[in-house]
Order: sequence, then C-alpha cells, then structure tokens
Amino acid sequence: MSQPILHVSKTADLAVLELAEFFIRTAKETIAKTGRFSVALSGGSSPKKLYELLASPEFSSQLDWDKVDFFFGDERYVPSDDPDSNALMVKKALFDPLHIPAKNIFTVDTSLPPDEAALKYTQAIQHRYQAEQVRFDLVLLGLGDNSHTASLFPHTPVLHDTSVSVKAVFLEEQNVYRITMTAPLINLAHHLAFLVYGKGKAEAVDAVLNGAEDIENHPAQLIRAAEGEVHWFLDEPAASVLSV
Ligand SMILES: O=C(O)[C@H](O)[C@@H](O)[C@H](O)[C@H](O)COP(=O)(O)O
Repeated sequence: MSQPILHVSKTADLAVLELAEFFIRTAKETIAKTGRFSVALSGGSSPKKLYELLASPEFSSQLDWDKVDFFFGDERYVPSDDPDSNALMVKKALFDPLHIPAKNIFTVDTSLPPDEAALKYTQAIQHRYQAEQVRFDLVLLGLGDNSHTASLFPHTPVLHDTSVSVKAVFLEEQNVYRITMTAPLINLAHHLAFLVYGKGKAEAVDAVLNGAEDIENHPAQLIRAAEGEVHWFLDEPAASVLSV
C-alpha cells in the first residue's frame, strides 16, 4: 500500500488550483486509456471553489466533459432542492455552467427512505460498471475537524462495514441521516484526493496521517488506496502541525 502523497500549498486557493490541475491531468490520461472518466465528488464547503475553477474557461476548455461520469461520495439526506444538498451545490458550481447532461450525473435519490436510497445508489453504481470491478477513477474527499470523511463519522457502525457499497448512516447528535460510500468502495479507486484547508483542520490532518490507529475517533484513517494513490492537497495552515 503506497504512502499518502502530500501537496502543501501556501494558500487554500493554490491548493485548489493544484487539485484542479491534477483532476484535468488524471481525467485526460484516463479518457485516453479507457474512453471515459468516473469521479465521485465530495461535498461540504471546501470543494465548491474547486468545482467553480473547473467550470471556468481556463479549465473547462481542457477536457471533453461528455466523457465524465459524476457520482457523489456522500449526500445529505435532504430534498434535492435543499441548500444542504451536495448535488445542488455541484449543480450550481459545475454541472449547470458546463451543461453536463443528466445521463452522466448519478445522484442519490433522497425521495426514498434512507436504506432504499442507499441500495438504489449502490445498484446505479454497479450498473454503470456492469460486471467489472467497481473502481472509480478518482474519488474526491474532504475532512471534517472531527476526522470524518465522506459521511464516515466517528463511532458509527458504517466504519466497520466491509461491503463495497453505499449505506445510510444515522447521525444521532445531529438527528439526521447521511448516505455514504463505504470505505472499501472508496478505497478501490485508482486515485483518491483529499482537499483540506484551514487551521481548524490541522489537528485532524495530523491525527489521520500520523496518529496512532484509532478509526473510531479518526475515521479518515480508513482511507487507504487498495492499489491506487492517496493524494492530500493541503494549504500550509492545514499542514501546520504535521509531525514530520
Ligand atoms: O457532505 C459533506 O459534508 C462532505 O462530504 C464531508 O465529508 C465534508 O468533506 C467534510 O464535512 C468537510 O466539510 P467542509 O469542507 O465543509 O469543511
């Protein structure tokens, strides 16, 4: 299993720029080899700048976007028009500006009960890959200041789920459901890329990368590429307590 590859930039904008360049490079190489590129997007606030940059003329002109299949590493269990929806955030930042066709966008159907929504999403992913091994070309990830990633939150049963699938997670503290890819599904990806910036994430970054193994409290430690590479795109504040 390869060591994480760190990309530390002076500022958040520079970290986003480096990840945008990595995204385009990886997508072009993959499309040249296989004809298509599948990416599972992360949600929350950090990646919005990335999606907006990819939608800008400087980047959008570099890729045949019709050859990209978009999935979501996790989704909040809210209606598709809810401001908290990851799919709505990406629709506004990336899909609409680039006129991505609906046939290439795979969102979680949160109109279904949580477990059914998770099962249907698992089936949609399996259908896209047919009988082949479900391996995303790229999975984008964020990191919470409590070391969660996707919706793999501390002390939740999904941390011990060994299935290659998507599951519903109930977060007791917030009294909400989330829909998330399991760590085994995420880890099958050819490339994994965390985008983490801001001083508030520094302790979590160090605990995940250098801390003693403790997945209950630091679930992002579960992210270990099975055969691919794990990249961390950080700004200096987020990397500031990394024990060397
Ligand atoms: O649905 C989500 O919120 C994300 O998938 C989640 O895992 C996110 O990456 C972290 O919570 C960090 O969120 P911020 O980027 O907003 O700090």
